[in-house]
Amino acid sequence: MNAHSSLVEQSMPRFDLIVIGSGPSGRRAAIQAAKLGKQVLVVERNPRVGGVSVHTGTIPSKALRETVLNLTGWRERGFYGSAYRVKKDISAADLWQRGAKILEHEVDVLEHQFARNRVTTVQGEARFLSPNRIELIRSREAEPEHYEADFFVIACGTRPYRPTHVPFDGKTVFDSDEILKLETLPRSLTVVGAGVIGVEYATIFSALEIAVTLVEPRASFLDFIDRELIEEFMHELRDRNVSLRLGSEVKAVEFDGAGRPVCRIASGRDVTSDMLLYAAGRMGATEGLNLAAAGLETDHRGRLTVDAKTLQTKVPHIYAAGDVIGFPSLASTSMEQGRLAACHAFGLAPQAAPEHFPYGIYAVPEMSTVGMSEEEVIQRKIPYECGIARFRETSRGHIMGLQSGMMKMIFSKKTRRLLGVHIIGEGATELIHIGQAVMALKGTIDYFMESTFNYPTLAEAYKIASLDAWNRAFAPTAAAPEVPDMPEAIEDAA
Ligand SMILES: Cc1cc2nc3c(=O)[nH]c(=O)nc-3n(C[C@H](O)[C@H](O)[C@H](O)COP(=O)(O)OP(=O)(O)OC[C@H]3O[C@@H](n4cnc5c(N)ncnc54)[C@H](O)[C@@H]3O)c2cc1C
Ligand SMILES: NC(=O)c1ccc[n+]([C@@H]2O[C@H](COP(=O)([O-])OP(=O)(O)OC[C@H]3O[C@@H](n4cnc5c(N)ncnc54)[C@H](O)[C@@H]3O)[C@@H](O)[C@H]2O)c1
Repeated sequence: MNAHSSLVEQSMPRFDLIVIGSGPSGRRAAIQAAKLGKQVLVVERNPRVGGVSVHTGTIPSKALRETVLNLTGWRERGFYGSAYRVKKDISAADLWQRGAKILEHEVDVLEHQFARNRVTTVQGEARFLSPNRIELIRSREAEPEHYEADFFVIACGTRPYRPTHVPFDGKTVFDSDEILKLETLPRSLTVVGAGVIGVEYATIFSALEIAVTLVEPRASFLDFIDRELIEEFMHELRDRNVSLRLGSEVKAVEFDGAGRPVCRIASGRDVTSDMLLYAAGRMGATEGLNLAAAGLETDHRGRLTVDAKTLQTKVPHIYAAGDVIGFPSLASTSMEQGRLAACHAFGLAPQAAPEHFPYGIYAVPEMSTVGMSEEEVIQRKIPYECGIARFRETSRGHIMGLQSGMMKMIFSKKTRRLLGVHIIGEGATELIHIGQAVMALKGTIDYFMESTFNYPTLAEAYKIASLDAWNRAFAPTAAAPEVPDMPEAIEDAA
């Protein structure tokens, strides 16, 4: 080592933890470590913190959904008819206004959170030089800066999968990041890929009365959701003229003579539309990280493998969290992974992540699910019973003018425990947490029979669905008693 390099070594900033990426997992890891009194550096290549979640994913897509539902008057149409509108001519600019304000607020909250917790943030692209050292490139002109740390959390997230046979131009053929820059609204839209992103955007644009075709190569979609819920969902989509083309493999995307994208389907039944959104999954954003220098490699989709409990990669002081480690790839679960990684690194025994986490799909209508689906219960050979409630059976549903919406609950016949809750319709992503809490606390059908719920609420659906299950499987053979007598009746039946 020459004199110059030893000087550089001495002056090189060293942190307890360096986090690469400021999305949900990076942010939680950084704040958790800072709360433990550690010196933390967060490296983010974008000018503003927040990650995919704040800038191109969760928040903008949910802001768009809310804007569409509000401006179209969607939620009020049950009462005022399908012609009801809050704003008549909705432009692309109308759609992004609300999102821009929300984004500002979200970034502001994050920046403040980092500052308050004394987390150092720096803008630039991080790249490993060795297992304990990164290089930071702020711009092409700037000299690279070097930083060292005892621990690292790779929280670099993902980017859209963009195969070469798709002519992305950001004008008529978009990926799911670019769609947020849409300048005009199309009359027709093809969405390729019926994953969560495809389904959310397809139904949001369909609520704007854009003719949507959803193309999916597999014979089914959203396979992790209970099939009865998906059937209900498909029924609603058909009612709205969303064309669902399952089992349709996309061979190529080309332009016709008028410059409209044509989706060439293997079966020969092509789809032409004004615009096309390609949403066939995402890739780990690991290509620029020079992971080989850290002793790491990725799978074919750029993802890292970690120990599921500790979030450590095969290099023990380097952790990875969030979408870069794959399923479930949610902002919610990413945050928890970041926290667990930081706790493990600094010797704080973290509680294991709860067995059940909810999944919320913000389509129109929204869906949410926690625990086992009916298919899973059957596969595991658990004796079970289901209860169903329709939102239109609840007083709150009447007041809101709801014409659809359903909750399905699954109980073990042996232990009476709640095994799964599956909801489609207004408020599904909020309502699910009641089921999640009962499941986490190992609650049974009795909880729903004995507890008093606010009235009128959509949560009443929990009572109705439980009663439905109880009547089928748990009630004495005599006619089921009135609701207030139910607790004693349950005790007798047990
Ligand atoms: C359209 C869409 C809608 C979604 N909706 C939901 C939803 O409703 N609910 C939900 O729970 N989840 C949703 N998700 C998923 C959610 O956004 C992700 O799970 C979450 O953002 C993953 O967080 P992360 O910590 O992995 O980092 P990300 O949010 O992916 O951020 C990673 C950050 O790392 C930075 N980075 C990458 N490489 C480097 C580098 N070399 N140097 C410096 N910085 C780097 C990137 O610039 C980026 O800012 C959605 C995703 C998409 C795309
Ligand atoms: N509400 C939410 O929580 C939410 C919302 C959006 C995204 N996300 C997360 O973001 C991640 C990425 O979502 P996604 O929808 O891009 O990915 P995905 O992997 O969920 O779905 C991709 C879909 O594209 C299909 N597909 C794959 N290859 C194809 C091809 N060559 N041509 C056509 N279709 C093809 C797949 O069969 C699948 O249905 C998900 O893991 C999800 O968890 C979550």
